Amino acid sequence: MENSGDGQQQQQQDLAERAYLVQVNGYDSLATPKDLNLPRPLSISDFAPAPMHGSTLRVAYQGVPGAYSEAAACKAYPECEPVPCEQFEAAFQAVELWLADRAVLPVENSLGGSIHRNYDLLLRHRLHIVGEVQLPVHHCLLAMPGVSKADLRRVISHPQALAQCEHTLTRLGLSVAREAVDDTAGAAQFIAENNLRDTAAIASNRAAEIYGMNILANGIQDDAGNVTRFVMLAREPIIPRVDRPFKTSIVFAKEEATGSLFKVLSAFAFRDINLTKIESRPQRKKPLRIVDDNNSGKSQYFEYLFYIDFEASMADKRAQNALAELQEFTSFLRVLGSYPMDVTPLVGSPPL
Ligand SMILES: O=C(O)C(=O)C[C@]1(C(=O)O)C=C[C@@H](O)C=C1
Repeated sequence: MENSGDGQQQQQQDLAERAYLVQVNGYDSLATPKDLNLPRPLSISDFAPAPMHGSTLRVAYQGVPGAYSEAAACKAYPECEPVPCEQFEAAFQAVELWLADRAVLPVENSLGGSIHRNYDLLLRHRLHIVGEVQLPVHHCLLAMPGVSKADLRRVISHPQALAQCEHTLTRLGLSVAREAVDDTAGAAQFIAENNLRDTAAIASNRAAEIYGMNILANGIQDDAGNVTRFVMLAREPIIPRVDRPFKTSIVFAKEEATGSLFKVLSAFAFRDINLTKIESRPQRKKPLRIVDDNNSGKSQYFEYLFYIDFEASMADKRAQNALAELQEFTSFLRVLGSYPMDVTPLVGSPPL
């Protein structure tokens, strides 16, 4: 390809054009933009959805190596380069600023329910959901080598992990202080770096390997089938398809009229579209509504945003019609993404 006649002709033409540009700019020798230290002009490939960094997809996640979010990134994109970030906000920004191609975000857990803060983040940013991953989460109790359960005065971890192991910790006789930190693997790293001999971390067995810690107890989540669902985010939406199971996530504010939520839900029910999730969050900008009440003066209501996941692709006519109908009963509606469902069986997945 490189030495084809067409290629050579193109190269000569490029050189001639560059020589011309150099002349009109007042330079007397043939120079390339690199020689002149000029900024490289943007080309169409700079706007390609991904990947930006050679052929490796860079996936931003919150935490340090060994975090479950890193495992979720690798499950979704086995060849990716995971990019650790201090906060979720930083993971979003890494994608927005083209430092990463995707971000991975935990949104719900089979024991703890929805991760509300992350729903709020989805709305605050303009990224699109392009995939989902369900990850079996198998927690371990990690401590420095030589430390036993009797030495422990404190257990630290991500708040979700602490909540997922609450009863098991008590059953293990660990009625010690529990402290929340940014991520599970970060807890292990902190203990290892400071050689803390009275503190244990709840984290993955991969974190134990990375930070040279012992596993005092394995599988300490309160439910053996503990699963966290993550969504993958990108700058551009993917093109929805109908040849495989798709899910669509939306967020809306309903009209104030009586029965509008019922009407929204029936737009899906009448078209046989299954809803897999509905979540409400108070609207930050106008949390309260004050209305006249004929009987007792004024009443106050919270105002909500509703998040819905439904089992249909935006390429499916039924979904398009349902959303067209929804616009009648909503004051705000945004499609967060239409993406392939994670249908991989969870049973038998290796512990993380
Ligand atoms: O701290 C981590 O390792 C994470 O990836 C975060 C997180 C979460 O936010 O839910 C992910 C999976 C588990 O549910 C526990 C913690």
